[in-house]
Amino acid sequence: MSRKASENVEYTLRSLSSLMGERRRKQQEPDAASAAGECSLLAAAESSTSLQSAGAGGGVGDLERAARRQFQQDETPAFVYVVAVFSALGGFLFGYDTGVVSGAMLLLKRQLSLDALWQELLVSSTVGAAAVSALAGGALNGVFGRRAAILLASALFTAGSAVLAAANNKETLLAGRLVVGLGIGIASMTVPVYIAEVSPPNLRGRLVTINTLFITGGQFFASVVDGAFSYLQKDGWRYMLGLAAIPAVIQFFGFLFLPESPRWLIQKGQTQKARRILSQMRGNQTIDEEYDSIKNNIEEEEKEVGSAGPVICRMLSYPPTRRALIVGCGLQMFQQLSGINTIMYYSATILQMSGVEDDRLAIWLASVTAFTNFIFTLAGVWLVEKVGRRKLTFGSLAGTTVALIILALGFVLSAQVSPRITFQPITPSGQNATCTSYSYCNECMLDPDCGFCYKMNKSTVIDSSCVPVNKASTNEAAWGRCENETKFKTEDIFWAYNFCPTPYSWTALLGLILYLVFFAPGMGPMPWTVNSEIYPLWARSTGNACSSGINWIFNVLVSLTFLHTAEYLTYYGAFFLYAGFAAVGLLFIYGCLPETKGKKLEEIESLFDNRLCTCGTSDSDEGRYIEYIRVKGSNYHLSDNDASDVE
Ligand SMILES: O[C@H]1[C@H](O)[C@@H](O)[C@H](O)[C@@H](O)[C@H]1O
Repeated sequence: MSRKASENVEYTLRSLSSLMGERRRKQQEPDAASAAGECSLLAAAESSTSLQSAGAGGGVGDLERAARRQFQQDETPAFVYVVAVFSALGGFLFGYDTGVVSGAMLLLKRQLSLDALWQELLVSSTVGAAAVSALAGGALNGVFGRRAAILLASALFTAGSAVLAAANNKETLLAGRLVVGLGIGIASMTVPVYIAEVSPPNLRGRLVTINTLFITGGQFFASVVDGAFSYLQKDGWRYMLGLAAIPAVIQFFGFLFLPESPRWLIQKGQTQKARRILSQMRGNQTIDEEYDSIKNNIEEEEKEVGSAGPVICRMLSYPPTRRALIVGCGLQMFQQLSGINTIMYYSATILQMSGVEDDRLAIWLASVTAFTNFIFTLAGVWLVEKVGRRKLTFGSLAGTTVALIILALGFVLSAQVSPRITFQPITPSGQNATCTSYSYCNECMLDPDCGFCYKMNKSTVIDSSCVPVNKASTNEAAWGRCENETKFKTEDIFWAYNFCPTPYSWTALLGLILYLVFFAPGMGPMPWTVNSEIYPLWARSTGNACSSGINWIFNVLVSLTFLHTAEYLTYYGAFFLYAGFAAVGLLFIYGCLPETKGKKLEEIESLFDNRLCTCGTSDSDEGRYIEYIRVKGSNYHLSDNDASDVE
């Protein structure tokens, strides 16, 4: 059946107002309803006859009910899930490669005698490279498509992991970490866009959020691998860093067989191929309406915004995309400013403060932290289509702010009861005497060069001193009673690096757990999910490149400055600062983040027609929606090609 013929048996029911092309009209006659946002339901049914008879016999109500029943029976083909999972392997590699390095570094620094500068270089080079390639990934996506970008990212992951596993010196390691970073940046901006573009609107939030689930899954898996290989003192790091090649190769070969995004293909004029892929992705559901809407949208956009000049300039001079860009970049910035990566990175320290003295146990417990992040991201996958993006992000950040305050208070209490230094050993000649000049443990703990050496009498700290840390291993002191780890442990002497023994450490532990419980379902995934849907097609790659770049830039800034911030402001000062940022983020989300749940990508642009920061003042979306039920006689089949589709 040709497309035109199928339109004859098409029944379209629109209630409240029409959907497509509506945005344009609204601009001329702005109305309050548009500010509140609209929610659409597109229902497609296989058989028109049953519906027509329902319509004839029972009126619109029956027809609606029949269409809805039919719609609910329509199944999303498994293919969409396969595509989403294969793409999300990019998220897994992002999480794995950023997470695994802390454990690998413990072994590497000993084996290759790395000084602090090289350690920092190896950790932050990846994040820096990710920032650069995320920004450059916009052009790559626009010109070569999403599939090519994902293939490139998995090739980079594979090559980088192989170089890291085989490295024999620090320079090669640096090269490997840079290559992996380039892969992370491209994957981080492309995967959410690709998943959003192939998903049906009712599942889009959930499928894109799966990518963040895979990021946190990768971080958790990395922490387990770190724990397991930490027993293999020689070359354990090769396995830790090289293992990433396995999912990277799987993704590369998988994507050789997976399709390009139909939206990108339509934009490039490859309409036949786009229809075929869209049809494959939607199974027994009609694709004509979706196809037409994407195509009309591209044409309208081109008329309105033009296609001359760099995309970023067009985005900035066109108010809806400028506003979307501010919202997208703001969300990514606040995600990082609320301190997630310092929490992840320093969780072992926080756990040690809570009384876990054994280093290895702390590493294993850090994987419990990563697991909490992972499990609660799963809650986000479930919640995103239930409560929507706006409420989920707002609630999550509100809880995160409270958790940060509790965490900071934990450090305040610990500092207040910080043990006094009672024993001042004589500094050997030629050694730095700064550590021995401190009077309290909390001063000692904030100096990265010093550690606290003490004994316990029941629950009281006695005979305590502050001495320089051994640069090669933070598990022991450079000299004195705590110099030899194996020896001092048999003598009931304790060594605390970066923490102080305190009875209030449970408050910090409570704060840490609450932080992850609140952060993971909302603030973790939503910045990625929302960014994948708020830009029109012509601006999508560039918008996501900018916002992902912002995410990586703030990631580097926050994690690199944490220790210095703690030195100047103390630990609790640093966490109060993050709580302050999070509170500003709350105002931003309340004012500026519209609800995108259930909308087609082509409708979302209209949410940014109004002045920025009016979301909180407009009516709630709840209970107001446009329902658009379309019933077709048949789906598009490959044989349906008609000449009008050939361009
Ligand atoms: O969304 C992710 C996730 O929350 C990760 O746990 C975090 O390490 C990343 O920086 C963030 O972008």
